[in-house]
Amino acid sequence: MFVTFPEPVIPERLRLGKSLVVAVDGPSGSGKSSISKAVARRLGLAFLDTGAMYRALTWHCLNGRINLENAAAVEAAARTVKIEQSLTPDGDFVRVNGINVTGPIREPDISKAVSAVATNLGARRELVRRQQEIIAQCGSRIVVEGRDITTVVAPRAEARLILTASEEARLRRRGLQLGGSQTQAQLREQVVGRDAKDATVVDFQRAADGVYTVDSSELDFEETVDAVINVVRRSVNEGPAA
Ligand SMILES: Nc1ncnc2c1ncn2[C@@H]1O[C@H](COP(=O)(O)OP(=O)(O)OP(=O)(O)O)[C@@H](O)[C@H]1O
Ligand SMILES: Nc1ccn([C@H]2C[C@H](O)[C@@H](COP(=O)(O)O)O2)c(=O)n1
Repeated sequence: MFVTFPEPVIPERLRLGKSLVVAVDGPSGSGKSSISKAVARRLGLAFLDTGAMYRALTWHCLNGRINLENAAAVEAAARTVKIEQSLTPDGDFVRVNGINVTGPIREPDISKAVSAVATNLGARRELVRRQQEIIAQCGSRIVVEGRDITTVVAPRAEARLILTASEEARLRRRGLQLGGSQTQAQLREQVVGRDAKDATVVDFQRAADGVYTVDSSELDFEETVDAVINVVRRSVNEGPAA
């Protein structure tokens, strides 16, 4: 993979071969996935969607009739399931034990069930372990997005930020993304309801010490990408947030 940093964003010490992990957390619908992909493209970095791993495990459990309330069974499934996914910002595939689940893991039934898996601490431990392995395999040159990346998965990342937006903006954007197929109540449950459940095990609403915040409520897509790139530049040049 060629790395072509737009000058003078990244200084010499972080050029080709040097670690550049960009950790992005935030609530549902804040733009983590789409913005992080665009940032990875601009910086020539790999890209990891960790939410897709929780979704893939959820699909696997439902497909195998594993009761999501059975914590030990879900944890065991996390340890044995084979999850393959694209690690570039331009690829988009997820396979579970060789089955293409790219589309199915985005369906509302998975969005509804995924918090039961994401709040299973044993399953989280295994997925975090895999995520750290992937980061290392990518030579620590990657944008990683999720809910616990800045705090648990990559607390020493060169750049760490929370990407957030108002509830109103997130609901509106998710509604547009799903092409108006969901009622307002369904959208609210998938965005706000899911965040409330997930927040019982990870804090992705508040920036931890040293973590920057980008609020995109009043920014369009490109302005948000620029704001995140600025945070990367600032982190690399000046260090963590004060
Ligand atoms: N600043 C922005 N202005 C307008 N639309 C945006 C902006 N940021 C993101 N979007 C759009 O909002 C929608 C939701 O973004 P995305 O799926 O990346 O959110 P997410 O945080 O990854 O959500 P989830 O965690 O639920 O998967 C997408 O259609 C994306 O293109
Ligand atoms: N690092 C992560 C990533 C995701 N989750 C949870 C939160 C969501 O309920 C679910 C799917 O994530 P999404 O695709 O909507 O970003 O997985 C988490 O707990 N930790």
